[in-house]
Order: sequence, then structure tokens, then C-alpha cells
Amino acid sequence: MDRKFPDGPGLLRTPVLVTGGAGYIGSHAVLALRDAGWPVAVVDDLSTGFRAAVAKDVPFYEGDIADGELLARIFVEQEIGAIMHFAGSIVVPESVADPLRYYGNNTAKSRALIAAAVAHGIGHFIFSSTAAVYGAPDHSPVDEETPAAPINPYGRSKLMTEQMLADTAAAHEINYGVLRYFNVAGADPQGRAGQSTAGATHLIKVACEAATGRRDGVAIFGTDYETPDGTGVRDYIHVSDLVAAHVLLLERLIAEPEASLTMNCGYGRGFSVSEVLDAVERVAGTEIARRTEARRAGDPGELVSDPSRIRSTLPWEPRNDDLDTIVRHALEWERMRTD
Ligand SMILES: NC(=O)c1ccc[n+]([C@@H]2O[C@H](COP(=O)([O-])OP(=O)(O)OC[C@H]3O[C@@H](n4cnc5c(N)ncnc54)[C@H](O)[C@@H]3O)[C@@H](O)[C@H]2O)c1
Ligand SMILES: O=c1ccn([C@@H]2O[C@H](COP(=O)(O)OP(=O)(O)O[C@H]3O[C@H](CO)[C@H](O)[C@H](O)[C@H]3O)[C@@H](O)[C@H]2O)c(=O)[nH]1
Repeated sequence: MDRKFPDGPGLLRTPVLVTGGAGYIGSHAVLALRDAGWPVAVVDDLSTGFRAAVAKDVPFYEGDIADGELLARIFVEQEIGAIMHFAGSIVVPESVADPLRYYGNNTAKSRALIAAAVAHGIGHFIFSSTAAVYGAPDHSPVDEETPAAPINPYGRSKLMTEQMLADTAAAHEINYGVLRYFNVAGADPQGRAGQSTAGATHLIKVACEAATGRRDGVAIFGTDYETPDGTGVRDYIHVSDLVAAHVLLLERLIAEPEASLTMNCGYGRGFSVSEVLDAVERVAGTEIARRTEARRAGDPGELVSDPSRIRSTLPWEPRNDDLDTIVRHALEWERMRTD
């Protein structure tokens, strides 16, 4: 069997390099790509990821996305034709405290990766961007025409990479897809992957750790927002639906090599912090101690996607657009933890 044409002639499944494939979202992307028959290789420096998150039979390269020699070797050895770029640093307050680290790891190293891709004729590039590029918009939901106005170094470091990709695609034989994720949560429904991040800060993860006794409780950062119950509202998207969108986007980029796309990735509805905690209590069947704290610096009150573009562009049918399902999968993963 030709590994690029597992179903016979038709869709060319070019081998895909997944950067950050040992991380939370990247490890789910590896599963989704393999489930759909794509050959995959991973590069990850294991700074926040875990070797065990990547199956043993996936070619794994431990190293940095800015290591040109390593990338050249991977591109040749694995006959890479597309890149899904998840590797990066992701904690907003950390980006405020150490901005140069974020501009280094997210912007400068993405530049090195993009340069290597161009030099080796890689045709397609998908980039993990973030709703943080919108900053604190004065309206909700936000569509992609909303001016990008990030309010922290993390968002700016990501926006610069988006801009580099646009300029690069205009000048070279490469097209790209940018997905601006809203709040990613949950775990593989089959229990093959989940979020293992040490010292996680994401609400659903933190709440599940509290529900399973790994934390004392949950701090609610701000109860005085202009939202129905005063707590922050976000658009939580199941990680498996998110990575499914990546696979569809890849097919699209290959089918239309002249077109590049920037799209929100969310469901288009928001839940407040209190509603999320209610859901975790409901699903876990246990109470979570809640304490109120001041607003977290840089947090917008409400950030919800307008998903019209992705819904009209890709044949994307989310399967887990349900808060309790997202929480249930996150909780199941949490309960399987042995560390
Ligand atoms: N988790 C979210 O809610 C969310 C929201 C929006 C965007 N994103 C973006 O999605 C991507 C993945 O996020 P995640 O939640 O899976 O984070 P994660 O920390 O679990 O995964 C990142 C992975 O990249 C690796 N990595 C970091 N720097 C590297 C480098 N220089 N070279 C090689 N590997 C490196 C890490 O070891 C880790 O395995 C990030 O780019 C992040 O900005 C995440
Ligand atoms: O312990 C916690 C954690 C969070 N929150 C609140 O819960 C909501 C969600 O917070 P998260 O930390 O889970 O997520 P953010 O919305 O801050 O940020 C996430 O989504 C952003 C895009 O919206 C970026 O992509 C970023 O990388 C990613 O962490 C916010 O109102 C936050 O104030 C709490 O009250 N207590």
C-alpha cells in the first residue's frame, strides 16, 4: 500500500509534521490525523509536553522548532508535505512577566520554522492562533473582521506569526490556515489522550483537578463583569472537535493551494465561570469550594466566537458541542491520572 494513498488514488495524504505533538492539543491532532489515515511525525522539545503522549510507532524527534538542521532531516526522512504548528508557550500572565520569552518561542522560532518550510518547499502550513488576538473586544460574538488588538504579549506574539504567514504566502509557494482557538477543553472521548499540563491554569482543567481532590477548590477571578452573573464568559470548544477542524482544513489547503484561510474555532456560545463550575459539580457529583478573587489582569469579560466562517467554509460537524460532555471527558482523563 502507498502510505500517501491509503485509500487508493484520490486525496493525497502527504506526511504531516506536527510541532508540539507531545502537548495537549498536538497529541489530539496526531490521533485525529492518524485516524483519518495521514502519515504523521512529531517534533517537540518536551518543555511542557510528554513523550508518553505520542504513540511509540509515530516518528518522534525531540528538539526545537528553530533547529534548522533537525527540521531539514525530518523533512527529508519523513517526506513532509505539510506542517501543523502547535508548539509554543501559552500562559498569558507568564507572557506579561517574561515577554521576550514569548516573542522568542512563539514569534522568532515560528519564523525559523516558516523559513525552513519555505526553503524545503513544504506546501501547506496550519497555525494554532488564539482568540487572544482580539484582546478585549467591545462586542460579542467576534468574527474574523473584528480588528485584531491583543492586550498582552502572548496575543501579540501569535498575531505577529499570523502576519508573517500572510506575507510569506504572498511571496512563496505555500498556503496557510490560521485557526484562532477559543477556550479549548475536554479530552479524547476514547480516553487515548487528555491534558496533562503541570500547573495548569485553564478553568475546566483546574475545576476537574479540584473535583478529584488535587486542589482545595477554585478561585473565581472577578464577579463584577458585565455578564449575566458577573463572572467571565468564554466559548469552550472540545479538543476533539478542534483537531477535527484541522484535518478538514488540511484537506482544503491541499485541494486549493492558492487559498489561505483565517478562521475562528469555537461553537459560538458562551458559558460563565459559575456555569462551568456548576457543570463540573453536576458531572462529578461533588461540590467544589469556590472563593472569589480579584479580576485577573488582562481578562476580557466575555469572549465568544462568531463561527460563521468556519461553518460555511469547512464541512465541520462538531460532535461534542455540549458543556457537560466536555467536562465529562476532561474528568474521565483526570480520574485516569496516575502521577
Ligand atoms: N489550550 C488552549 O486553550 C489554547 C487556546 C488558544 C491557542 N492555543 C495554542 O495551541 C497550541 C498548543 O497548546 P497546548 O494547550 O496544547 O499547549 P501545550 O503546552 O500542552 O503544548 C505545547 C507543546 O509544544 C512544545 N514546545 C513548546 N515550545 C517548543 C519549541 N520551541 N520546540 C519544540 N517544541 C516546543 C511543548 O513541549 C508542548 O508539548 C499553542 O500554540 C497555543 O498557543 C491553545
Ligand atoms: O482558576 C481559574 C481559571 C480561570 N478563571 C476564569 O475562567 C475564564 C477562562 O479562563 P482560562 O484561564 O481557562 O482561559 P482564558 O480565557 O484566560 O485563556 C484561554 O483562551 C485564550 C483565548 O480565549 C487564550 O488562547 C489562552 O491561551 C487560553 O489560556 C476566565 O474568565 C478566567 O478569569 C477563573 O475564574 N478561575
